[in-house]
Amino acid sequence: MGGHLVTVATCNLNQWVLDWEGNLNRIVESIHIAKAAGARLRVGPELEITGYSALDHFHELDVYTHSLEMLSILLQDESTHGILLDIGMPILHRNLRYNCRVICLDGKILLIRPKMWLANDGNYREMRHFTPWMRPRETELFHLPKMLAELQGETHVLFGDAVISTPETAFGAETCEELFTPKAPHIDMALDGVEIITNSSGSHFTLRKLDTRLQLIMEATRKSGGVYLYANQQGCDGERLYFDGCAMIIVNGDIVAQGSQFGLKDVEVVTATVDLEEVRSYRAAISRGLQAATSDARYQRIQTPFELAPEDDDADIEKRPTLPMQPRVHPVEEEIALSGGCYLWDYLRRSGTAGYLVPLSGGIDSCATAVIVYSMCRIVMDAVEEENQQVIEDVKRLCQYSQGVLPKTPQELCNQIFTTIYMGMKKQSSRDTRQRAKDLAEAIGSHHVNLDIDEVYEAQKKLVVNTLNFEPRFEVEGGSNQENLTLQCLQARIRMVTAYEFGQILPTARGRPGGGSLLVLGSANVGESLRGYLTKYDCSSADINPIGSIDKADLKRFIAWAEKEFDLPCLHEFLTAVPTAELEPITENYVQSDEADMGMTYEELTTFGRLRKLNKLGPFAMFQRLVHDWSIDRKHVEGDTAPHYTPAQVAEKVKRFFHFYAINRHKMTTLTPALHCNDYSPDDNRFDLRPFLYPNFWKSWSFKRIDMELKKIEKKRASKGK
Ligand SMILES: Nc1ncnc2c1ncn2[C@@H]1O[C@H](COP(=O)(O)OP(=O)(O)OC[C@H]2O[C@@H]([n+]3cccc(C(=O)O)c3)[C@H](O)[C@@H]2O)[C@@H](O)[C@H]1O
Ligand SMILES: Nc1ncnc2c1ncn2[C@@H]1O[C@H](COP(=O)(O)OP(=O)(O)OP(=O)(O)O)[C@@H](O)[C@H]1O
Ligand SMILES: NC(=O)CC[C@H](N)C(=O)O
Repeated sequence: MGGHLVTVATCNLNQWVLDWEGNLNRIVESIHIAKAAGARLRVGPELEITGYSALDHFHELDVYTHSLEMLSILLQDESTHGILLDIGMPILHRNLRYNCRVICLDGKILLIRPKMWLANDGNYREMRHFTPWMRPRETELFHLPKMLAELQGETHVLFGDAVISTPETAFGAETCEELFTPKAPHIDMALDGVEIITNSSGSHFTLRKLDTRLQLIMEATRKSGGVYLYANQQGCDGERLYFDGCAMIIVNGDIVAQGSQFGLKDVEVVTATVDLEEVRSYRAAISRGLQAATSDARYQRIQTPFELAPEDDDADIEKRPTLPMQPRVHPVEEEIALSGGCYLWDYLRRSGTAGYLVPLSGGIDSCATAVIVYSMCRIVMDAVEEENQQVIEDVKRLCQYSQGVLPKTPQELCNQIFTTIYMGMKKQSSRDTRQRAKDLAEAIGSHHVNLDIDEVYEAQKKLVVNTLNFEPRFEVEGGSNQENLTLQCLQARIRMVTAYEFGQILPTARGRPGGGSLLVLGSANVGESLRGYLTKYDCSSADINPIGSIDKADLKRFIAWAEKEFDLPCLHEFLTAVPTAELEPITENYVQSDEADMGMTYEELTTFGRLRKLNKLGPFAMFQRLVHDWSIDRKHVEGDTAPHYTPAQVAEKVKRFFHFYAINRHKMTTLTPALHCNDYSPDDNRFDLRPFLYPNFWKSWSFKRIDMELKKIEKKRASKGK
C-alpha cells in the first residue's frame, strides 16, 4: 500500500561539457541536498554527466567510457543511496548511441530509458549524435560492462521504454524535447496510471520562451493529472547557448515549486511534498476514464520495494503538501540583463582570463554590451552578499585579493575586471560620442581608456600613397565610393587591432597580479549583421558577443529599462542619439547616419529580420506580407504604428533588403560567436545555416515575381481610383 505524501526533488545544475569530476560532484551535491530535504526521488538534467553541449564529442568512445566510469563512482558512493535517482548520460548499446536516463537505487540500476523523440531543430542536432529509441513500450537487455556488472551482481539490466513501480505509485521518465511533441510520452504514461513523470532537460534560453515552456508543462498535468518534475541545466556549459534552469514541480496543472531561471548557484535543488491522493481525485474528476480504460498503451512496470511515501511519514502531521504558487516570469528586458550577465560570468570564470574589454563608441550597441557586463557585476555582487562560496572564490581569483578583501559595489568589481576603450579620430569623432562613452564608463565604474587612432591611420594610409602613388579621398572630399569605403574600413580595422593590443597588455600594464588577457567583446546586432552594415574584421570581430542575436528593438527596450532599474541616467542620451558610424569626416553640412546609409530604418530591419527567420519568408512572400502590413491605405487606422508605404515602395524596400542581405551574407560566416537569445538570430555557424555566394538578386526570378505581383496590385488600385 504505502502512504500518499511524497517528497520529491529536481534541480538546476551548472554543468560544463567534459568536466567529468566537476559534473559528478555537482550531481552528488544535489543528491545530498535532496536527501537532506527528505526527498525520495531526485531527477537531474539531460546528459548531466557529460554536460549537454558536448556535440560531436558524442561520436567519441571516450565519452561513453568516462560516462560509465562516473556512473560507477556514483553507484559506489553510499552517500547517494536511500533515494531513487534519475541520472542523465549517453549510453552505447549494440553499437548505437543513445541519450539516456539511468534510473538507479542503492547502487544498482533499475532501468535505462533511452530518449525517443530527439531535438533536431534550431541549435539542436541530436539526430547527428544519437539514435532515437523507436519502439514505444518495448524493452530488451543491456549488457553491463564488467565494472558495472560486478556492482550490479548481474550481467544485464533492462533497456527501453518502461516505468518504475513502487509500493504506492508508479513513475516514468520523459526527456526534454519529448514534452514538446504533439504526442508526448507523458500522455500514454498518465493514461496507464503513472502518477509521477520526470522530465530531464537540456533546454536553452531564448527571450520570452519561458512562457511556452510553462504552458506546455502545466498543460501536461492539467489535461492528464499527475505530478511533473522538471530538471534543467543552468548556465553556459561551453557553447553559445545559455541554459535557463527553472527546475519546477507541478501538480495537476499548478506549480508548487520553481527554481531560479538565471543565477550563479552551481547546484540548486527544488523540492516539494506532493499528495498522491490529489492526483487520484483530480483524475477521477476529469474526462479521462474512457480513454484510459481503452488505451492500448500498457507499460512494463519494474518493481521496487523502495517506498516513495513511507507510511510512517504520513503519520508525521508536520508534513503537508506544498501549496501552489504563481509562476515567476521575468520581463523581457530583465531577461536580457540576467541571461547576458550570467552567461558572461560563466564564460569569464571558465575561460580563466583576466576580464573583458569593450570598444565603446558612444553608440547604443556597444553601450548595451557594456551594460550587460555591468549587469554581470551586479549579479556577482548579489551572490557575494548571499555568501555564495563558489562566486567568492572566483571573484578572489579574478580580482586577486590577497588579503581577502572583496569589492563592495558592482562598480568596484567592474573597475577590476572591465575596461572600456574609446578610439577616436580627430575629424570623424564627435564630442558627443566621446562624452557619452566617458559618462557611461564613469557610471558603471569601468576602467576607461580614451585615445585617438589618427597617427596609426595616417601611417597605414601612407602605405598606399607611397607604394601606389595614389591618395584615396573620402566622398565629401571628392573621392569615389571605393576610396570612401577603403578609408572607412581602414579606421574600423585599426580599432580592432588596437582593441586586441590593449586587451592583451592592459592587465600587465595596470599591474594586475597575474597579468593575463582581457577578452574582447563585440557589439554587432542582428539588423546590421543582416544588412551587412559593418566592416568585416573590424570591432565586430571579437572573442564573444553578448548581443549578437538581439535586434535593435529589443536592445532599445533593454537600455530604456536599465536607465531606470540600474539607475543610470546617462543611458537616456544613448537612446535619443542619432545612430552614426562616424567613419566619414563631419563637415558643416554632412554627418554620417546609419539609417540614411542603409536605405532603411532599424525598425524596418527588425521587421525584415523577424519575417525572414521566424516566418521563413523569402523575397516574394515577404513582399506579399508587407504590402498588407505596411499598406499606405492603413495610414489613418488608429493604433497602427507600422510604417506606411505604397506597394511600389514596399517592393523597393524588400528588394533593397534582400540585395544587401545577399551580397553581405559572407560577413556572417566570420561573425563573432554570439550568445544565442532569439529564434531570429542570423548566426551562420550553428543556427541560421545559409549559402554565402548568391546569384544577383536584381535579376532573380523572385524579384521578377514581385514586379508581376506589383503590376497586378497597381492595376486593381487604379481601377478603384487609388
Ligand atoms: N562574395 C564574397 N565572399 C567573400 N568575401 C567577400 C565577398 N564579397 C566581398 N567580400 C569581402 O568583403 C570585403 C567588403 O566588405 P568590407 O570590407 O566590410 O567593406 P564594405 O562592406 O564595402 O564596407 C563596410 C560598410 O560598413 C559600413 N559600416 C557601418 C557602420 C559601422 C562600420 C564600422 O566598421 O564601424 C561600418 C560602412 O559605412 C560601409 O558601408 C571585400 O573587400 C572582400 O574582401
Ligand atoms: N570611436 C570608437 N571607439 C571605440 N569603439 C568604436 C568606435 N567606433 C566604433 N567602435 C566599435 O566598433 C563597433 C562597430 O561600429 P559601428 O559604428 O558599426 O557601431 P554599432 O555596431 O552601430 O555600435 P554602436 O551603436 O556601439 O556604435 C562598435 O560597436 C564599437 O564596439
Ligand atoms: N534538449 C532538448 O530536447 C531541448 C528541446 C526543446 N525543444 C527545447 O528547446 O527546450
